[in-house]
Amino acid sequence: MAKPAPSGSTKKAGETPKKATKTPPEAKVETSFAETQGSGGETHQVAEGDVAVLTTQQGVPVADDQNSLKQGARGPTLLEDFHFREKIFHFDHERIPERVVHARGYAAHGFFELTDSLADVTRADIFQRVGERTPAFVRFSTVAGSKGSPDLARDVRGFAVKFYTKEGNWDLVGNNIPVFFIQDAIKFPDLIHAAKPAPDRAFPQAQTAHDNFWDFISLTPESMHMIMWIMSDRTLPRSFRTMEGFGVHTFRLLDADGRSTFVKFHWKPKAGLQSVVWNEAVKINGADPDFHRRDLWDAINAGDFPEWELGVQLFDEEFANSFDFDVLDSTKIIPEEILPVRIVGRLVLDRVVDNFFAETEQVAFCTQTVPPGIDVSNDPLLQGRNFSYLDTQLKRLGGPNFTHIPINAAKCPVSNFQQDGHMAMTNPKGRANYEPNTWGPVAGGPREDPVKGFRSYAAEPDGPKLRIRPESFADHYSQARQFLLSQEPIEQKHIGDALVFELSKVERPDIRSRVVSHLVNIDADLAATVADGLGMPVPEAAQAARPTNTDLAPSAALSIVRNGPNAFAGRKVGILVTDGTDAKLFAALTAALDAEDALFEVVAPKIGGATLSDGTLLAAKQKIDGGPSVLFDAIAVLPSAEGAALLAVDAPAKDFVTDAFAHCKFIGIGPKAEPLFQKAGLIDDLDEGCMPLTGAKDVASFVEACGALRFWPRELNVDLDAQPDA
Ligand code: HEM
Repeated sequence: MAKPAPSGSTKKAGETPKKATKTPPEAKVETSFAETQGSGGETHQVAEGDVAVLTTQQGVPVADDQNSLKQGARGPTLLEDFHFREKIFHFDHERIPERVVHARGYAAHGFFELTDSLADVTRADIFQRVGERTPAFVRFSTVAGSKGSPDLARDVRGFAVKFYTKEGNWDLVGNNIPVFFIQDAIKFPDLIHAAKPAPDRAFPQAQTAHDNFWDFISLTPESMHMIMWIMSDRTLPRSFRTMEGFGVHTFRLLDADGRSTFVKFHWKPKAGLQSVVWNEAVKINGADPDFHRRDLWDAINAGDFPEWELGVQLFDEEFANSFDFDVLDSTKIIPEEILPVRIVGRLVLDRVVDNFFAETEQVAFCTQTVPPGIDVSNDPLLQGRNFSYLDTQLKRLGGPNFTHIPINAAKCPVSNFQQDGHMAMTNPKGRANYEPNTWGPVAGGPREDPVKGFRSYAAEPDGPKLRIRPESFADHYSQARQFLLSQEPIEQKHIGDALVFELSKVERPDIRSRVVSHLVNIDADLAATVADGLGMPVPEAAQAARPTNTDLAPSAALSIVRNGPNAFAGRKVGILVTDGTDAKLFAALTAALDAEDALFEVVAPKIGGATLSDGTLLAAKQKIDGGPSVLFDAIAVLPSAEGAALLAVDAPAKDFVTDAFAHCKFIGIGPKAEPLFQKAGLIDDLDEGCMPLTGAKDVASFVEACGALRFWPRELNVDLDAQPDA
């Protein structure tokens, strides 16, 4: 039997010497328990005062959590040790299956506030009273990667919102892209199999740059519109806070008389659309694979609450029939210029989760979780989703009672006769567990409400039972072209670069060629650029089910650059300092950033910080090789003369400036920084995006310039593909 822990060297917490540098609040450790050392030297922390006593899951207090029960000090562990067995048994079962798609996600709590009533078109309670707030929970995700994959994979982002309305939960399970790859849910398993790692070799992880994906795509022309979106910078968001969200499908709003209005849902970020560039994304994935989740966590904890506007496009059957395409086809949008987005509310995320697993992992969304007043349409992709989510959650969460898990439970009264099953928490009370019954108005339990209850839209049947794709779904290229031509030149270039990158990873030339044959139907210039980038001739155009309509007007709403931020607020400068950095200049810069509600992190050769010119010790957030410039939106380089000489021979310091330059970031250059730029080979290339920082006036111009997303004119000088003779 293990001996009770001897009272060896008892050390009260709080006796540890205080650190010299500032410690973030979450890192402050307060303990009020005594520590003792056991006979084998192990640490025992003993509860006293207000400290909770450790117990088993059955509530039995635990005397020793460091040693299992043994027959003799060196003998075998005994089966009798229920505490040991319970602890290991529970640990063994900690993992549940990860989501089959969207496995990597991050979530936060907040609220939706109605700013414009939709009472004229829907009875949905959430859309009735202006100013009313509805609690919400939002999970952002990537699609293809597994739970541990990096945040900056080139991928669609999930944007799933659960509204806890007074008449039941509403899940708006959207993405950051308003269209999808396929038109019919029966193709979803094929799409996802093709996108995920190949089944024999189990790579590549969280990437579409491989043969299987592009093979499937090349044989699925309906995906071409989506391909333009995923090859654009939309799939490289700077932050969850800076991306749009879309419900994708056409849904229905229903009024009290059952009249239907079609609706498409849009989320518009208050921070403006912002993305990173591909080379930067690749490096962020190494430097901080948690870049997006950290950003959301930090922003909310700092009180900089992310916000989106909810917009709706409302239309009727007649308007729907006015298009050449079908509003039930999820590969199509209705351009905002044709049908403006009406803003009806705002979503604010103001609270991080208490526990990642309990909330973010266990949350379960479903497209058909809709309250009275909202209904689905016949979109065949949506119809399939309505089945798929509940089915997968039955397995993922282990039974039919996942609606009892607090994150999934409605916040309005829930009353029915469903009972039992794994982990049942809310079985009906009393004798009645069926209806109709005659146990009286209270003991008999709940009854139907024909007025308030959910009613489906009374849609007319559409014809004979058929396994067929409607002809109205056959235009695969027109909107792909419209998207491409709606982009600014720099954005079009990025689409071409991304296609060349991805297809260069495809080993089979016939697959590359088949993809380019579709691009010919979208835009001859794009096809020529990509073919040239791949070193192949432009193939014949793919056989098109419908000729491309080249008359669609470009839509400004589709460009990130045109819908970017208008100030630097909420973004971050990496300030590189050394011993001897000019204290006044540093103070002027940080004051200007504070005034702008922008953020900064101090990067220094040592994590202990740097001693500024006035003798103050400035704590560093990052050591130079752990805080590369890809983690920041702009950089300021403020070394002393001696510091600059040291940085000039330091590889991470040189990368700090060359990467920022290559990624078209604004660069503030302190008066003594020249040797670093010299050694990094940039001194002759410095442009208007590289701004001298000498005093308050320069600082103001620098912070103002940073308000733009990037200094794009530089890209032509830093990209081999863009050189005229390349
Ligand atoms: C417009 C097309 C689609 C969009 C916008 C979309 C969006 C999403 C989102 C945002 C999630 C993550 C939910 C979360 O954070 O927990 C998700 C998960 C999932 N989606 Fe989709 N999806 C689409 C198409 C489909 C289709 C066609 C299917 C199947 C027929 C499907 C099946 C699933 C499954 C099985 C999950 C995992 C759910 C879970 O384990 O809880 N999705 N989808």
